[in-house]
Amino acid sequence: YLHGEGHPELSIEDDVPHYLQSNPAFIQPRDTIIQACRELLVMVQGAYSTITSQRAAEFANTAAVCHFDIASSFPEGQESATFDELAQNCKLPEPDVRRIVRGCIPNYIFQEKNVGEVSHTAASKALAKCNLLREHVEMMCGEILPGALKYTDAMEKWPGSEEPNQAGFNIANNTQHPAFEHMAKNGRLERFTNSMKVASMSPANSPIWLVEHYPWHCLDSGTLVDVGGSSGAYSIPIAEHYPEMKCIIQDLPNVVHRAEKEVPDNLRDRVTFMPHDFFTEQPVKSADVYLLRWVLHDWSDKYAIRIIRNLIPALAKHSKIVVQEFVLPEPGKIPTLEDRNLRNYDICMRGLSNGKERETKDWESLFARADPRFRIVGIVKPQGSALSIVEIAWEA
Ligand SMILES: C[S@@+](CC[C@H](N)C(=O)[O-])C[C@H]1O[C@@H](n2cnc3c(N)ncnc32)[C@H](O)[C@@H]1O
Repeated sequence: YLHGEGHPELSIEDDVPHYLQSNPAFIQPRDTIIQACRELLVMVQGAYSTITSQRAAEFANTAAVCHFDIASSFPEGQESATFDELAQNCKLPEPDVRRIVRGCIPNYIFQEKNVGEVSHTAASKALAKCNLLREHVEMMCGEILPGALKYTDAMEKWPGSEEPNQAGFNIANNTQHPAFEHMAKNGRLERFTNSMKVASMSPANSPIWLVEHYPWHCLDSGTLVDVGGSSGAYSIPIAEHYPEMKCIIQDLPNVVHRAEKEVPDNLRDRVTFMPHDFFTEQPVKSADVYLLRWVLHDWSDKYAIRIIRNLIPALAKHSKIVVQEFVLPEPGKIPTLEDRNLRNYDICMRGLSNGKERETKDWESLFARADPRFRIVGIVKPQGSALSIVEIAWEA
C-alpha cells in the first residue's frame, strides 16, 4: 500500500504520518500485520514466554521517563546526548538516568546507536513533545495499574462487591474513598482529566465518530448535556460542527472549574460548564440529548443504574440518552488485537472502581433494570471507531 501510493518508508525514528494514522486504507493492513506478528510471536515463543512476557514493570519505567522529563532533557539544538548531559538537565544521578533509558530502549523508546550516545526514536520524541502523553503514562501507572494489580486482593476481601470503594484501587491507595473522590482530594484529578484528552487523540477514539454518526443535524438548535463530560473533548467538537446547538458540560467541581477556562471564545455563548454530581438528580430539564460518554463503564451495575435513574426526572418525551461506550462482542467475532484492547479496559475498570465493560445484552438489561420505560433505539459501531453509540429513548 505504502509503495503503491508513494508514501515514505516507515521507520522507528519518525512517527507514522498523521494523515495515514486515520486512513482506513492504511489502518486495515496495519492491523492485519500487527495481528499476524503477535500470532507468530506466540507460536515461536511458546507458553512460558507468552505468559511471562506481559510486563507492567516496563510501563513503570516509561513513567519514570515522564516523571523526570528525561525525553525533553536533550541539550538545546542537539540530536543526541550523553547520559551525563541528560542527568545534568533532569537533575538525577547519571546511573539512574542510564538505567531508566536503557530499560526503555528494548521497547524502541530512545536508541543508543553508539555506546553512551542517546538519540530519539519516534516514541521518545512523542514523549518529549507531548505533555499530555506524559501525564497519560503517569496516570496509567499511578492510578490504573496499581488498582488492576490489586483486584484479586479486592475480590478476596470483598467477594462479589459492586461498591466503588471496594476495588483494587482502594487496596493500592489504602483508602475508603471511591477512586474519583480520592483523586480529587489528593490533587490528582487534573492528571486524570488530561489523560482523558489523550484518549481522544487516538483515531479509534476520535470525537469525529460521535460528531458524524449521530443525527445532531436533526436537533437544529437543540441542547446537549454532556454528563461526566470532563473537559468537553467530545461535546465541544459537536458544538463546533453544529452552530445552532447548545452544550452544557457537567462534571465534578474541580474538573469543571479548570475546563471552563479553556473553552474557545467563539463558543462561550453556546458551550457552558456546570458542576454536577451525577449521583444526584439531573438539574437540566428536557434537553434533547443526555450524553454519557465513557462514564457508565466506570461503575458497577448498581451505580450505573443510579446514574441513569437520576436522569429520569429531567427526561421529556423527545429526550434521548446517548451512550458512547465499548460494546463487548461475542467471543471470536473480532480480531484478538481489538479484543485485547477491550478486555484490558475491562480489567482496568474493575481495578479502579468495580466498573466493567458490557455486552449488548448487558446494556439492554442495564436500562431495563433502571426503568422498563427505556427503549434501546439502536446500537451503531462506526467502522474505525473503538466505541459504539447506543441511543436510548424514553417512552413515558
Ligand atoms: C472516564 S471519564 C470520561 C470523561 C468524558 N466523558 C470522556 O469521554 O472523555 C469519567 C468522568 O466522570 C467524572 N465523574 C466521576 N464521578 C463523577 C460524579 N459523581 N459526578 C459527575 N462526574 C463524575 C470524572 O471526573 C471523569 O471526568
